[in-house]
Parts: sequence; C-alpha cells; structure tokens
Amino acid sequence: MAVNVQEFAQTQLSLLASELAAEIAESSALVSLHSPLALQRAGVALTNLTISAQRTGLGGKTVLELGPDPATTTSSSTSSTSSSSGGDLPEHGIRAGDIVLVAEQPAGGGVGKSRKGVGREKGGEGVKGVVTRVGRGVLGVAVEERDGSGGGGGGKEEGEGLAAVVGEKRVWIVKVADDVTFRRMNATMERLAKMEEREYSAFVRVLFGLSSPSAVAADLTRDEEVGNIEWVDPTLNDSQKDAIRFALASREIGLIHGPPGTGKTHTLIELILQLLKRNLRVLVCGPSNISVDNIVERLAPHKIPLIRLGHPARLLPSVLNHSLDVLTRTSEAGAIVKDVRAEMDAKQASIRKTRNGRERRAIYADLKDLRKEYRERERRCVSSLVAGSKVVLATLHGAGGFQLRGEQFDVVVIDEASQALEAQCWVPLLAASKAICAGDHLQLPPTIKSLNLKKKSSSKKGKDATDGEEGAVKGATLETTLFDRLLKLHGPSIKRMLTTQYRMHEKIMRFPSDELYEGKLIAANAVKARLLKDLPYEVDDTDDTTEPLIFIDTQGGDFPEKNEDDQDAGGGSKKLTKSSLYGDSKSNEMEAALVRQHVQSLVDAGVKPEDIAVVTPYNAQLAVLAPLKEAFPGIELGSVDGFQGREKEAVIVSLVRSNPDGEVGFLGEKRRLNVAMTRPKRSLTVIGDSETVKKGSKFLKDWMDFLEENADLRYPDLASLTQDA
Ligand SMILES: Nc1ncnc2c1ncn2[C@@H]1O[C@H](COP(=O)(O)OP(=O)(O)OP(=O)(O)O)[C@@H](O)[C@H]1O
Repeated sequence: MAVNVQEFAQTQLSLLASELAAEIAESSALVSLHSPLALQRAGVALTNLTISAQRTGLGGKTVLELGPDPATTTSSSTSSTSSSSGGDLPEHGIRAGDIVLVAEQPAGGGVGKSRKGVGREKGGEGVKGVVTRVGRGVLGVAVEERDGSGGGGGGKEEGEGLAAVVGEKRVWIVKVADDVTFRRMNATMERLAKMEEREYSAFVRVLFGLSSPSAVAADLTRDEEVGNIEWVDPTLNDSQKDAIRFALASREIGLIHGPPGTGKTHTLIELILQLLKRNLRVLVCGPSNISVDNIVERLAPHKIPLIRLGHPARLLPSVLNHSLDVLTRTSEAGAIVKDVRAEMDAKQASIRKTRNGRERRAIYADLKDLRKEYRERERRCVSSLVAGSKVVLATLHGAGGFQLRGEQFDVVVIDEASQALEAQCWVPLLAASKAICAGDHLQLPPTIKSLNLKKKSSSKKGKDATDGEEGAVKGATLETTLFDRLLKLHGPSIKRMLTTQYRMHEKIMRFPSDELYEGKLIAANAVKARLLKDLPYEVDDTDDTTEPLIFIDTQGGDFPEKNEDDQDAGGGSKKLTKSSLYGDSKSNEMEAALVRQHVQSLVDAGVKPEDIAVVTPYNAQLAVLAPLKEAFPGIELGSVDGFQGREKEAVIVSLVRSNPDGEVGFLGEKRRLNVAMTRPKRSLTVIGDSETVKKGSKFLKDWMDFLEENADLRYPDLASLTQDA
C-alpha cells in the first residue's frame, strides 16, 4: 500500500487550498455580513479606538497601543483625569496571540449604523497584526512584517498608514483567519512534491510505505541498548517505560498512543531527556502553542539548554525566558541587536512630532534601513542561538520559520499528533531522520472547515457549525491524520499504548476502556475510588457526591430539543446574525434546567463551582447554559471539542438530542463521545434522552445500555423542574 509521494503532496495542496478558502470565506462572511458594532457585540471586534502610542517590540516589530477614543466614550471614567486614558474597553473576546486586522474607521462615526465592515469595503486596507497585550483600557498589537503576503494587501510599509494617524483618526480591529499556518503547510507540500525519488531518506520512505520500518525486538527489556535505562523519573509505570524504550529503539518512526489521562506528556518529557542523554538533537512540536508551552514548562526544571520559537505574545509568561525572541535581546549574542533597536525607537517617537509629510517620509526611509540592519543582525544572533541548543521547541507550523531554515534534527517529537493536520506535521518532519508521535486517534481529530461547507451545502439539516464530522467525504481528506495513516499503513507494531490512567474513577473509565481501548486501561490506585466527598475540602455525603456515575434519563418526549433555525424562522436579519455567529445548532432548555438543578445540588453539598464543568456538543446549548456562569461563578462551560485535553473533578454532559426520529447528528461520532465521557475525575453525570440517543449508533446504544445497568439511574421530576423555572 505504498503511497505515491507526489500524488500525496498534490492532493494535500488541493485540499489545503479549499480549506483555506473555507476559512477565509467564513471569516470574511462574518465581517461583511455584520456591522462592526455587531461584531463587537459578538466579541470579535473593537471599534472607536485610537492609536495612543507605538514602539519597537520584540523581534523589531512595531507595536501599536490602542485605546478607546476619549471622544466617544461617554460614561465610565468621566472623572478620570489621569493620562490620555479613554476609559475601559468594552467587553470583548480578543486575546493575546489573536490575529487581527487594524483598519481605519471612516470619518463621521458611521460604524454603529453601517451594516458593512468598513475596512473590507475598501479592499481590505489596514494592517494585520498579533495582539500582544490586553489591558482594561489598552490593547497592544504588533503589526505584521511585510514579507510574505501579510500587511492586508495594502502595499504600504508596515504600520505606515496607521502610524500616520497616531492620536488622530479612529481605527477598529477585527479578528481574522490566521493564514500563516497555511502558507507554511503549502510550502512544505510543495517541497515534498518537487522531491525526486532518489532524494527520499529512509525515513521518508517508511512514512510513505516505500519501505518497512526497521524491526524492533519484541522484548526490549533485554535489549542491549535500551534494556538498562537510567530513568530520570523511576516512578514511571511499566507501559510508559515500555513506550520510551520502544521510542528510543525505533529507527524511523514510533507512535505513542496515550488514552485520556495516561501521562502522555509525562512520558514525552522522560523521552526527551533520554534522547538528550544520548546526545541527540531534538525538535519538539505540537499543533498549538499551549501544547508546546506545556512541554517547555515541564522540561525547564531539568536545566537543559532549550529554545522556544514563536511570537512572544503567544507564549505563556512562564515560558518567555526560553523564547528565542527574548533571548535575542537578553543573551550576550543579543547585545549587537540592541543598539539598532534603540535607534529605531527614537525614530518611531520622532514620527509623532513631525507633521511635515516630506520629513515623515524621510523618517520612514530611515526606519526601513534600520529594520533591514536589525533583521540582519538578528538573523546572525538567532542562528548562533539555535545552533547552540540541543532542544528546540515550536508549534508545527512554527518549525517552518526562517529560524530553522537548513537545520536538521536527529529526532522530531510531535505531541498531540492526532490533533494535527498531516501537512502540518510535515513542516518539522522534513528536518528529521526519525519521528516519535504521541496522540490518541480515538479522540477528536483537528477541526476541518471545508468539510463543514460541503456538509452545509449538501444537507439542509441543521448541524453544529463549528465542529465537523458528519458527511465526511470518503477518500483523501484532511481529516486523515498522520497518526491514522501510519497506523493503517504499518499496523499496530509501530505503536505502544500507555495503559495506566491517572484521572478517572474506575467506574467512569470502564465504558471507554472496554469499548475503545480493548479493555486495557487500568485506573491508578490513587484515582480508582476517588469520590467528590473525598475532595480535599469539606464536602457532604449525598447521593450526588458518593456516586461517580449518574445518568439522568429524560426519555418520554417531555424534554424536546430545539433547532436554532426554528426559533428564527422568518426572522430576517436576526436569523442571519444568529446562524453565522453561533452556528445552526441544537439546544434543549429543559435539559439545561436539569443541569442547573444538578449543579445546585453539588454546590449545596459543598463542591466548589470551579471544580465543576458542564460540557455539551452543541454551541446553542452553551448559549442556553450561559446564565449558569453568573449563578455559579467559577463554573466552566464548554463544548466537547473545546474541552479536549482538559479535566475536572465533576463533569456534567448535556447530550441535548431528543426527537421522535432518533436523529442524533454529530453526536454519533464515537470520538466526540469519548472526549465527553473521559473529562471527569470523580463524577460524571450524563443528561440525555436514552430513547432518542439509542437509535443513533451501536456505540450510543451500548453506552445507554451500559449507563442503564451501571449508573445511578434517575428520572427527572417534571413538576419540581417547572417550579424551579
Ligand atoms: N507514572 C506516573 N505516576 C504517577 N502519576 C503519573 C504518572 N504518569 C503520569 N502521571 C500523572 O497523570 C496526570 C496526567 O499526566 P499528563 O499531564 O502527562 O497527561 P497527558 O497524558 O498528557 O494528558 P492527556 O493525554 O489526558 O491529555 C498528571 O497529573 C501526571 O502527574
């Protein structure tokens, strides 16, 4: 079943093109269909801002400081006389690390009334940037450099158009799709497509099935090389040690299969340390910044020289000390960059003082030269830092930056590989001669937007808009991850599974273990009998705190689901707003009332709201549940997809679906259910209509049967519920 590499790369390129198109369509539909004010209300935009300052940030980037325009902020801080503060920003969902477009707002403040996105009308003028800082009254945005296709297509020098309006004109910002990832994936696939067969390394050959992986002894405990390892952490369990031995012994590829709570990252840390002991050069990647930072934080105490690539705005504060950008400033090698930076800052400041157009242009020309000089010096500094470090950590697409151009690694370690697009994995893989991938292909794969589009246009039924699974096109899809493909290509001999889990009560673990993990999961002693009543603070013994598995069955038709579409039928523009900002989704108000009742009873028993999470597959249900956040400050509400990788002491799962036809939509996806049911440590409460849900799939039927047999089964008291409401 060898794969033709060129065909593979070409297919990926065309799939990626439609994926990017889908993402851009979604993001620009949002901007063009909604007024900036509506976007602001939805938390993705901020209007009426002024640029209060600009300075040179890390990496020589221009950082704009944006605040509310004092002229348009009415109430709030009228008494405040301090500085140039325009008061607080309105509530918004823009976070450090988000990519935003900063665009001029048209004069006359028509933004509130206009339906159309202003910046977009003028052909996307404005500059793109990364949010570096979010304060109550100020927002920092590092505007993007102009190489590549950044800069919003305006063709101006970065920040120029906006810098000219410091303190003068108003601007607005809106979150936009991040196309850097796509550019990196494309470049990688193009490289792969161009490779001649004779250029394929043994590693590449194995990854495409042109050769078989080198054999690894069945019993590695007796192996000469890896049989006798001096463990940094001797308390690793046997399956973890076995996986590490296997990863060290494999020549080309090894998969570490880590079911929920089995210490996948823990295992990778030991593996990385062992690779270093063997004097190997290692590149560690994950699909998200948080997945990478997680590893940096856990490696750092071991005092090994490590470097984290990535925009400082997107890194955890605790990781910044290892950030390449920061090291460029603070290390000895960085000293040569410093002077240029100071000069740039002085120039930047002088822009504000001059009103003469010609003088300004001259300053911009100087800045341009300085920036060039800066980049050159920085590049030299970066390559000396990178060359000197044994471990480099970056996101998968971050590994495609200029900093690693031409660098080779002995081993590439990829965490959460089953949540990454394969093309994304290839960004670092092209720099490797061996790879270790950790993940769990039985949890959710990465979200694919182009799938959703196909699905939406081919089906009138309302499905959740943010998460796509149903209607997956057969054949080549982006959804097939590297992890999946390699397993299929070479079979289970290229993987080792971690089997002891440190999260769930044994009863919570039972069903996913038996149905998905061949019954191999073992609950660690420390967790297997833990109940809510044993929490390290005072919790009463009640029916809810002494039982790890509860099923509240709403069968009978009294708890019907609601389609977001129904509610807005004929509602004109309102429908438009709802469906594109929140998705065609399902909700179930009665079920939400049950959730509330259950949370109340847990809290009454003493369980802290911050130890409780409610998860549901449907965004519309999240909206219905939102008032819980006010009633129980600290409680977490999340979509199943968004909660992957997380855990909580008590988790309530609201299944939502209840209809006479047994329609379960994308709830039918096993991997989504797996994620939902494996988040809790001490208490899982499932709320759903067993009658409807059972009809969805064999897996769902088995689950409902299991819950009926094994959970504390409850039927809601309709009277008490309506009273509560
Ligand atoms: N050998 C071990 N002995 C004791 N505790 C362990 C061991 N291995 C892992 N753990 C604990 O298990 C928990 C989960 O480990 P880790 O954070 O590595 O999870 P993970 O597998 O990456 O998470 P998941 O795969 O669920 O997303 C941690 O609290 C960790 O300390």
